[in-house]
Amino acid sequence: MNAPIIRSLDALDALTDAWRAAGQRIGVVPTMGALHEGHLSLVQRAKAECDRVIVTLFVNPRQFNNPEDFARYPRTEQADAAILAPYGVDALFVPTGDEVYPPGHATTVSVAGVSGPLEGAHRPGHFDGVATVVTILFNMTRAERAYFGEKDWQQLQVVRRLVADLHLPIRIVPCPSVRAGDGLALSSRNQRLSAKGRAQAAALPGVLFDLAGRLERGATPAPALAEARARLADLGFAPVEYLELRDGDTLGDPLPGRPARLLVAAWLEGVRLIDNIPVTLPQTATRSSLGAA
Ligand SMILES: Nc1ncnc2c1ncn2[C@@H]1O[C@H](COP(=O)(O)OP(=O)(O)OP(=O)(O)O)[C@@H](O)[C@H]1O
Ligand SMILES: CC(C)(CO)[C@@H](O)C(=O)[O-]
Ligand code: BAL
Repeated sequence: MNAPIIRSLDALDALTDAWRAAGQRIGVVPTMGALHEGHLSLVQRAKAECDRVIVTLFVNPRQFNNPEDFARYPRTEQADAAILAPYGVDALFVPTGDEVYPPGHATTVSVAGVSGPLEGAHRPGHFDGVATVVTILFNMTRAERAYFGEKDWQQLQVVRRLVADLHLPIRIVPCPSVRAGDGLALSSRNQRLSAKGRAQAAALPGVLFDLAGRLERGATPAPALAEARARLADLGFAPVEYLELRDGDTLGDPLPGRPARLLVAAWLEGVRLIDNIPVTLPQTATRSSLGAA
């Protein structure tokens, strides 16, 4: 059965007030729509852990640094409602822009540090937009748990920092990246690739997994990363915005003995693809060997 589509906060409050009065745990899955199996994995996890699940669908203008990207972002509300039908979602919250940002809205939530590099450097203002809308959506839904995909690794770390720093009463649940059979992480923006581009795109996770293997076997990060960037360029990715080895939590320099992450953003056919995977660095890695990463 299709979940009820709720567009106003008043209507959402009427539902959630009743759920809370009945002592039910509410989970929220924030999305921008154009739903695929990646989103559905978050929904399934939320259903397994919560009594009530709200999926939010809002293409947040404040997190788009590029107006063309905002204009071209897929908007497929009817298809999204249909794809969710078998999953027993309790509400599909599709607020209007004015509902989220009422006239006169003047507040921005900004998370320092972890928002700075990588996505933050290449999409100025992006994480302020994400942190602001996520805070608003948490407050609107008053959910106890929120589900986020590891595909957007830096976003996940920004949201964790935000929740910890503001003592927000919500638990962030990270969910593993869902990949297509050829390894490409599912993403709404993938729909914009041609069939040829879509086939080429699988090289991105290929290079990432290869590189992780080399680093885990003791390759020195700086030259291995440079080589992998050049390989991506040879494979037709242009530009390769970043391919970096970072600390998994802070996104700062990788440190010996701490979980590290490889993160990439690269363009193909005018589509910006991102991905990331964990790397277990050898015990012998030193700060100076990693510092050059
Ligand atoms: N392949 C995936 N596996 C797991 N979670 C995912 C995947 N793709 C998206 N998500 C998660 O779904 C949530 C909503 O993401 P969003 O609506 O931006 O979809 P998207 O596919 O990431 O789109 P985009 O093209 O903007 O990257 C986020 O928490 C995101 O990390
Ligand atoms: C978390 C989110 C829904 C906020 O707009 C968005 O950044 C996304 O879809 O990952
Ligand atoms: N998937 C993260 C949201 C964005 O790219 O704007």
